[in-house]
Amino acid sequence: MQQQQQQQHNGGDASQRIARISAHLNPHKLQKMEAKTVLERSNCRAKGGSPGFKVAILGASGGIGQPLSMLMKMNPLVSVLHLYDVANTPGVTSDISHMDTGAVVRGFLGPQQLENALTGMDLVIMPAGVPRKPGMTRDDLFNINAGIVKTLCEGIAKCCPKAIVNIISNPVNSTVPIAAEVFKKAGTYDPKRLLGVTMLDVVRANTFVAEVLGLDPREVDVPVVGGHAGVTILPLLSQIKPPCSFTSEEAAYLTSRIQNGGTEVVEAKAGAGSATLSMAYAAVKFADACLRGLRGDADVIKCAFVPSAVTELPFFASKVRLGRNGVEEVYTLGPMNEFERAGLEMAKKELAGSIEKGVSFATK
Ligand SMILES: NC(=O)c1ccc[n+]([C@@H]2O[C@H](COP(=O)([O-])OP(=O)(O)OC[C@H]3O[C@@H](n4cnc5c(N)ncnc54)[C@H](O)[C@@H]3O)[C@@H](O)[C@H]2O)c1
Ligand SMILES: O=C(O)C[C@H](O)C(=O)O
Repeated sequence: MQQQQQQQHNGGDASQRIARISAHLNPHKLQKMEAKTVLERSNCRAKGGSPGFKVAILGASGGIGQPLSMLMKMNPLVSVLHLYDVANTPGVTSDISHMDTGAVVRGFLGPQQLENALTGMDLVIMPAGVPRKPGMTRDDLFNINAGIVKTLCEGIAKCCPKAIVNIISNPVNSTVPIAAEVFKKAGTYDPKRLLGVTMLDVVRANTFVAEVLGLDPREVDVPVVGGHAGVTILPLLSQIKPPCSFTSEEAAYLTSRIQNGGTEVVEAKAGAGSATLSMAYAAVKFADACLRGLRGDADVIKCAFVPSAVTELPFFASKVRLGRNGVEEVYTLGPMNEFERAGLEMAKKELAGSIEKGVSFATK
């Protein structure tokens, strides 16, 4: 009796324990298991596992996905980390699972395992899809990435309709509207839970502005509004913290560098993809803010591309307050100078077309 109790405490006898661990890591075995069993397993903690949130990364084997998965495995707010991709998840999962941090990691490979990957998740981060090559715009990715985002969002609507969704896949200005339409069609749409990740624009803005001002980038906070492509990326330098003023040449230089930061990386990588490491850093900064909001922390404020009423457009990036339900408050743009007001008009014009393109793709 005592021996039986001890075995239960240890998670069953030795052969049961070994079978369970290898099933966790082997997606082919997982494929055969019932969704219910997977959910039950998701809910239990590996020995030493921390209490926290369940996070899925869709596109986990990619250039962004791998460092993002590694950094999320290091995040103390994460208890369960599901890594999904259509390629290479067994290797990435095996590798990351050896890190001695609290989160339990499980890998899921291919569409048959998408539902298991998503069931029970609190936060889904989506960097799935193709990246740019030199000479391409983000909109050139639409034809491939729109379908990928649509399918993954159908899975989210079915398996974790209450999850907070962070969309990284480009073109964000269109993929976020696609996600909204998929959720509306499924009857699960909650505008508070859908966020396009524009954090990299803020990260870049802080870095480039700090360089010009001779400051530590960690002391700088530049709001970046609008969207996530070319002129739709609108840094509000007049609202920088700490307050600083810029000459018109400085403002023009910085705005252009921030708007073209993605292209700068695409060209430097010369055909090998776009920003991955800085994006993984930015995605984790943003995901961590979402989790802190879910935990109930006060005053968690970040910029994101969200369903919005701050302009006449249905989606817009601006500062938002994150809380237990996702986006608790979308802030208005605040006072802008003439240069920024002109930028806003250009941004809105391009954004309107990109949003419409996403909506009509998802509703056709
Ligand atoms: N929002 C941003 O600020 C930002 C920044 C950088 C990159 N991006 C975008 O992120 C996306 C990914 O970039 P990357 O450099 O990681 O690309 P990548 O090609 O290195 O990785 C993409 C991953 O997605 C996977 N994938 C493809 N189809 C899938 C599907 N149906 N389901 C699940 N996974 C699938 C691939 O197998 C691959 O592992 C691109 O669209 C890129 O433009 C956005
Ligand atoms: O530029 C790209 O294509 C990737 C991403 O959107 C970025 O801003 O780095």
